[in-house]
Amino acid sequence: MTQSYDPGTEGAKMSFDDAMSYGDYLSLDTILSAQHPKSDAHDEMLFIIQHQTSELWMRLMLHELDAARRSIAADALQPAFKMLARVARIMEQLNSAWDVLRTMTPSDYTRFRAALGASSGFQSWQYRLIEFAAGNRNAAMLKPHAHRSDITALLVAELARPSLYDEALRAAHRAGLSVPDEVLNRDVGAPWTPHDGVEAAWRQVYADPETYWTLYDLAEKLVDFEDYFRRWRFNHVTTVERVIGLKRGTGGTGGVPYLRRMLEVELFPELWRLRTAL
Ligand code: HEM
Ligand SMILES: N[C@@H](CC(=O)c1ccccc1NC=O)C(=O)O
Repeated sequence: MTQSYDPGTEGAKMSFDDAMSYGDYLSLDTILSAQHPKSDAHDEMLFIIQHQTSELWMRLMLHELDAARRSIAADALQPAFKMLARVARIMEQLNSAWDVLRTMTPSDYTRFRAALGASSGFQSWQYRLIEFAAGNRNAAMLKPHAHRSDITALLVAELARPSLYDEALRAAHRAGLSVPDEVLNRDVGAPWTPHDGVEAAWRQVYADPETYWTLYDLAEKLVDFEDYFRRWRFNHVTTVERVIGLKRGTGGTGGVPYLRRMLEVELFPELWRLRTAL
């Protein structure tokens, strides 16, 4: 029945000698020939594809975050909310992906870990760009990219732009909140330092959501973002402990202790602190 059925008889296009096909449009030859295991360990393919798919989702996140930030800067908050909602879904995707990687045991990983050399997710420039874009700015993280002037230029350009949080606070100021001048005029390339005046501004929003509904919505979108981000860090450190215990990382950090320290990073500290004071 289905074996002898030819969808071509109903009009399905079956010849692509002179037309763009699915594989052409998606550059599948490039993507599907980009897996180069360095060992004969069965699980190395899983490891490579897990990271490649994560990097693809990060590429989309950067695309959405960039557009969301531009919309916020132009006071077009509704389109920004739509993009930030998508970013949250992408992060859910990244968080769920750990379930696949968790099927790799320490015994499996040990078979190819040495082949990774000094390479590590620590050198993921897209991850660093996402952190910088959100507002977690640490110029020390530029160093592993010094050998790539093109990537260093991207990261340096990001540090010169106001972060997502900077733009949110500028928009909040334009909408009538009193955001301190020293925050509005800060050196945007520097790490964020928590400010009581910013907490007071957000507290005003949460104390009266009806009056500040759009800013309330914006603040909750940022909290969502950080919530998902924290879950990603937690899933990562837990998977790492499960797979390599307390061994040092290939990237040279202490491994789990370094990643635990990163769990303390706060992207939007005032949005969390105001909750205690409300
Ligand atoms: C078995 C799986 C994994 C292990 C054992 C592992 C291990 C580690 C370790 C030990 C570090 C600390 C840096 C170092 O010294 O190497 C690190 C950092 C990192 N890893 Fe992984 N990782 C794994 C999977 C992943 C996956 C799937 C991703 C997704 C892209 C990823 C992305 C990152 C990133 C972005 C960092 C830098 C984090 C930061 O600086 O805050 N890792 N990883
Ligand atoms: N840092 C890991 C190695 C590792 O996980 C890794 C190596 C190359 C490319 C991506 C990696 N993923 C996350 O760090 C380790 O110490 O085993």
